Amino acid sequence: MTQTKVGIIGATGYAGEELVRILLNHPNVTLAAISSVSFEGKKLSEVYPSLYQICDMALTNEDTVIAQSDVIFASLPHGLCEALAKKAVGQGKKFIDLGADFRLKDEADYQQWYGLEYKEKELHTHSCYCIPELHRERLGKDISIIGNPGCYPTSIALGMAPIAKSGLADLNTLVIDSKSGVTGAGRGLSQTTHYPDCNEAFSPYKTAVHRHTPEIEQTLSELSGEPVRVTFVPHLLPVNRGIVSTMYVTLKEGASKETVRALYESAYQNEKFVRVLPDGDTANLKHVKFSNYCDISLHFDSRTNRLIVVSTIDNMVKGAAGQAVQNMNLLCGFEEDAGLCLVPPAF
Ligand SMILES: NC(=O)C1=CN([C@@H]2O[C@H](COP(=O)(O)OP(=O)(O)OC[C@H]3O[C@@H](n4cnc5c(N)ncnc54)[C@H](OP(=O)(O)O)[C@@H]3O)[C@@H](O)[C@H]2O)C=CC1
Ligand SMILES: CC(=O)N[C@@H](CCC(=O)OP(=O)(O)O)C(=O)O
Repeated sequence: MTQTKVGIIGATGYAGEELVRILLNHPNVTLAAISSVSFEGKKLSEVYPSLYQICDMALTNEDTVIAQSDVIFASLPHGLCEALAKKAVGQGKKFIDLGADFRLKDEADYQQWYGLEYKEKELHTHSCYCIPELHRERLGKDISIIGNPGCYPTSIALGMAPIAKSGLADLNTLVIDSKSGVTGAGRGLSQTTHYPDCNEAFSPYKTAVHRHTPEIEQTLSELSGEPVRVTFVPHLLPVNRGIVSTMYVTLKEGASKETVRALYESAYQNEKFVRVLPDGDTANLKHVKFSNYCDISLHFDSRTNRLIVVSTIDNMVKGAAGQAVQNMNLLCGFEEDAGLCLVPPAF
């Protein structure tokens, strides 16, 4: 079988390196080229010694990655991907952006939350925001660019989708309390991710002003068919990987514990990567680390008539590189789980 050539722009970042880890074991693809600005000419294994004798490929530049690959993953800071996607699509390639440049439908949201504009508006008509379990039918033949979802929004959308679609909860009462491991902040050094600052510390940040808010609201509004506004509070958790999102929403009349559980079980019964846990269990980030799974547990506060959903993912896998590979699999017609059968270690 012919192998599809894939390349990574920004392979030296955390999400880029995670893509390498997954793509090296993918049955349908060959890693053709990887790039970096700061480390161009060096081997990737010099930047990440865990890859010594596994991926000693030299880092090249963006244009070489585009020229040598059929599918290009870009894992870069926001604002750089429209220009790269234009070049890639112009050469007949497919482009998957792990950042936010193709996530938001409404340019006004991108302007407000990212302070940037869409310079290549036409490109957005060939792009698609895709959480595979919710949007895979969007990936028609006209789609050549994927806006890979953000890490927090992935955990939240999967955790809320069945109840949001059902109309059995008042989504405008939704409060989302999320915690992310420190790899979520990327490889660059900062005061908040400096070891003495984040170790043994725990605190919210960007309370109710995080840039993932419009992405979360976009998905929940589409699912429910009405405008949704949520309160979203992320926290920095002093672990390397993992996201726990705990979501609190008021149920409407007629939404019993049994009805809601049935909704979730039915929505995800054929979804390999979403596990609805049995009644009484609680989702834990330890059980999804290094894997593409999203675990969901359901809890009911009968005194306040609130549903509490806990959703956990590995921010680097289902929250970034794993979901990007799942999207490539759909775009290229591979088995959806190809390269993604990663069993989470028990400890
Ligand atoms: N970390 C996570 O959990 C998640 C990350 N993402 C997204 O993935 C993308 C990458 O994030 P992450 O890996 O965490 O970030 P990192 O900071 O770890 O890596 C950033 C990468 O971008 C490259 N880069 C930085 N500035 C430029 C520039 N001006 N031009 C070209 N390349 C540049 C760096 O390469 P070099 O310095 O070698 O040139 C590096 O490879 C972001 O869009 C992020 O939003 C999405 C979901 C989750
Ligand atoms: C812990 C931490 O800092 N997390 C990052 C979000 C993760 C991410 O990379 O999101 P994007 O893909 O939208 O950039 C943050 O809060 O900015």
